Amino acid sequence: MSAEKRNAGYRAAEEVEDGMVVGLGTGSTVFFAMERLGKRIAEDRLSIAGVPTSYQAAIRARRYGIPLTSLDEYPELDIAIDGADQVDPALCLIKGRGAALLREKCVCDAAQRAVIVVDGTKMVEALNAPVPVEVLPFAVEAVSRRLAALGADPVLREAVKKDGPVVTDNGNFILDCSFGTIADPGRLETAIASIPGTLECGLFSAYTEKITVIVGEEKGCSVVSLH
Ligand SMILES: O=C[C@H](O)[C@H](O)[C@H](O)COP(=O)(O)O
Repeated sequence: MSAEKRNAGYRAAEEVEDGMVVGLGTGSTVFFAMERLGKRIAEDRLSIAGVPTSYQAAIRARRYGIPLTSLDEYPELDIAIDGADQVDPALCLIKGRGAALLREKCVCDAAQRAVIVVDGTKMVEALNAPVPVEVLPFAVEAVSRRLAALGADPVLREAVKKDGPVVTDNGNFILDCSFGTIADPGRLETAIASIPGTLECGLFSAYTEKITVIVGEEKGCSVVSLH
């Protein structure tokens, strides 16, 4: 599995050109892209700046020697590199296993291009994984009821090395919402976004035109886009 991830990540790093400002996604696959970018900075004198989507991304980027900046400094980014949990044939995504979906969506929205790095297991015929929803703690019960009315069975995400709920980098909770097979991701995303107290959800259906998916294989990778 990690050979596939590495191949996808390394290939994505080749999409980055000198002088670019790069959105740095979160997760195990994008780490490989960061590792390769760090090498290009050290060996080829590539000059870039990265906007991290999480504390985890910032820590990794520093480790690999990638200079960091912010979305305030650069509200428009040249490219974003990120992972995904599921990708459908229309290039709609589910993201947020690592609870970084809110900043990831801000960065994806700000980027001219989004390069999504995955292994083949993430490519599905229809999205059906639980959709993470970032929720204001104050409104968690009310939002839960509204999500249930949309057909989900929301589960408050529990922390692993801490008692109680996961608290995101933005101080919020995550509700994991299973909707079964999602027939219309755009419609569901809009419905979730309309619930007060919802910050964002892990459905990414509005960026299909600017997304390139790099699917890592054991040897090499394949590239999928709508154009
Ligand atoms: O919140 C986490 C992100 O959306 C990740 O990009 C996504 O979960 C994929 O992570 P990984 O590459 O580790 O499977």
